[in-house]
Amino acid sequence: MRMALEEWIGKGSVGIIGILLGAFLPIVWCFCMSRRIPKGVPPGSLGWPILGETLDFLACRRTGGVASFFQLRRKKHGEIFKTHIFFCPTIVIAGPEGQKMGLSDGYNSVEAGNFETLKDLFGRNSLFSVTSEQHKRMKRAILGSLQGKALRDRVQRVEKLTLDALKNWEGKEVIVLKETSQARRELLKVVRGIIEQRKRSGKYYNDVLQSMLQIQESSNGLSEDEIVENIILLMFGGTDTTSTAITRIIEFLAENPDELTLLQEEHDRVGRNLQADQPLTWDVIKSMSYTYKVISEGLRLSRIADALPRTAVKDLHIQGYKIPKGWRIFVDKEATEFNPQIFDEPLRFKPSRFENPLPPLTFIPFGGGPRMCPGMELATLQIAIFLHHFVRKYRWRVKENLNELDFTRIVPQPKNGLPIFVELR
Ligand code: HEM
Repeated sequence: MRMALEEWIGKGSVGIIGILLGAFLPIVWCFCMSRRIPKGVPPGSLGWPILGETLDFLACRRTGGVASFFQLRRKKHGEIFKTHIFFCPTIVIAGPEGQKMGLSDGYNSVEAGNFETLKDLFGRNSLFSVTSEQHKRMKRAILGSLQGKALRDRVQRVEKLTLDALKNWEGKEVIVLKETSQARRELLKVVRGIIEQRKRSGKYYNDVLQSMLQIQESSNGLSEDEIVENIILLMFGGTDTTSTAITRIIEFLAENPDELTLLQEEHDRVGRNLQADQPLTWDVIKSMSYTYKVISEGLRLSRIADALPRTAVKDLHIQGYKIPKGWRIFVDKEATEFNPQIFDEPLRFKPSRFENPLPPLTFIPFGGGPRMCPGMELATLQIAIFLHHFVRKYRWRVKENLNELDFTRIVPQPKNGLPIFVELR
């Protein structure tokens, strides 16, 4: 047979055809496997062979972000639909039921989103990349120093850093986003120095690094790599998110003077009850009820994380549809947080909407379930302390607000960084 073939097309060509088939068949096989659509999956399109709808998805990052890609398909197919992005069949789910299924059932139904490039970026030994028991153990170590007493003990340090940063804003034009990110970067340099110094001195400190180092010493400990990669992840996770939230809240307050007045009244009241230069305490911060509504509404409108990725670890079912094991899931958070039936006039900055409790699982700015943001309390505390000093002492004018977000970044941010001019009030 081979002889006959060689005679028919020439000797060398058979080898070349063999190589081509060898290279091509696995691709065809992968393609066929990825296109085998199991029965009962939601409507939607898997797009082009191999690429799926990845190019459309990437193109949307230049315009309206992930949310605009989802919006278009939601209009066509409904709240739950299938697509194919980054070489993986994907189901997009939304609404309280979707958020419950995608986020809250421990590690039994869903796991992390499984993006290889992001794992490389954040570190394969970091909380972002690890799963189930390893994730649980690491998260416990990290949460121990970002919540509760450990956080309460750090209120004054956060306040001092905020006041030092704000001193540099007086009488100047500042690009809010740059300044808020810069403050965090300065903090990172300090942290790096602390690691070195701590290793040498052996002294005890009440912070994340210490709790990680302690867990490292215990039998169930974190390895050196895990500690380093998690510190980097926390730095990354806490930088653009908090600075973007503060920047956007300043923008929303500038556009809504009535809301700003209400916020200033609250902080003037709080300030009158404190002696001059008396530091804020945990209880005082927790009493700033309007501030927390402003923060919630700011986070809702900021769109810091429009969609949360997960992977189905078993076949799942939602609203009569099947999500097959191994398929990726995107919890479309934006669809719920901008749903006019849940948030009337969803594009308006309206902190008062948080006066009454919302239906469960309709507002999850920090995600949910085992992968919920461990920096939630720290971030809220930082923003509250910042707002207290900022709105109480200063007035500001936004120089030019293009109101446009740069969706090419992991956290969408104002394109111009929000330049403002700051003066004493
Ligand atoms: C306004 C500020 C912040 C917002 C809106 C925010 C939001 C989020 C969201 C939505 C997630 C994904 C949750 C999920 O998939 O269910 C997340 C995860 C995470 N965030 Fe934040 N975050 C903020 C601040 C911070 C800070 C200050 C830190 C660190 C100190 C931090 C560290 C992390 C880490 C490490 C994860 C991954 C958690 C895991 O995989 O278990 N974040 N954040």
